[in-house]
Amino acid sequence: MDFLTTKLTLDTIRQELVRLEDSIIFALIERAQFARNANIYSANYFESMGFTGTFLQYFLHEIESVHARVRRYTSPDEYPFTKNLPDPVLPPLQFPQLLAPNAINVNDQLMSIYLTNIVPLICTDADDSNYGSAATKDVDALQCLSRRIHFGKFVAEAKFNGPEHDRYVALIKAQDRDGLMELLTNVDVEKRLLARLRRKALVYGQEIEEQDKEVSEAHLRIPLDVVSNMYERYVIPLTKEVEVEYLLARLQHVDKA
Ligand SMILES: O=C(O)C(=O)C[C@]1(C(=O)O)C=C[C@@H](O)C=C1
Repeated sequence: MDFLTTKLTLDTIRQELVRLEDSIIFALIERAQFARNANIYSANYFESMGFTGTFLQYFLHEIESVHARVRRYTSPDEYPFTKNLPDPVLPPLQFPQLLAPNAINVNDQLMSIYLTNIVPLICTDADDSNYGSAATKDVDALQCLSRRIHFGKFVAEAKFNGPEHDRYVALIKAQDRDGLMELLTNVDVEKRLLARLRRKALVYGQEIEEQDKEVSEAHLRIPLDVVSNMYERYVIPLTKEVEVEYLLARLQHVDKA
């Protein structure tokens, strides 16, 4: 990953978070062209085909198995949703030691939020039989969101090594979750991000044929506020949760910065 070979500063990490906003918006627009297809999320609907769980779980596990074989999940910015994945067939890559060792993975929470609070807002509540296509778009959207949220680890590491280092060390030693949450929160950055997302959703969501007409919500491929609301309610809080968990777990490595 190119991103991981550049020197990571809070600025370069934030630039990557901004770039990921585009991928996330486009992934949701892609998913929105298909109906919700609730059957793909219904446990055992496809039992007769020889697997248990939902079609999405089955599909994700198959995809993640291939990706695991080409060592996707050995990269510190990639986290799988499913378990019991095969070992890589490629020899290990030497990634720079950017993060303290940790086992944080919030993909179960992300999956539940995505299915309950995101898909129903962007898809029509219908079944168009495009199960494979819908699940493919789900996987793309989930992977982008997961990468963005787990970037919280890099953000936290950069903050830990920044000007507030001593305050972070004290809060980590005290295992002060609320104090860490307060210290890492930057209200201005969050406000700017939400305003930018609203503008992006407006521009990226337009049908190009409609350009001559006045831009209005009626012409958008996903409802205007879905993306900024999703970030405000779920994406930013989960990213912050990852940051806090990462910092709390950094206790053993606090003197090795
Ligand atoms: O940019 C940061 O400082 C972050 O910690 C990332 C992030 C985000 O999720 O976008 C989270 C917490 C801050 O309050 C601002 C933004």
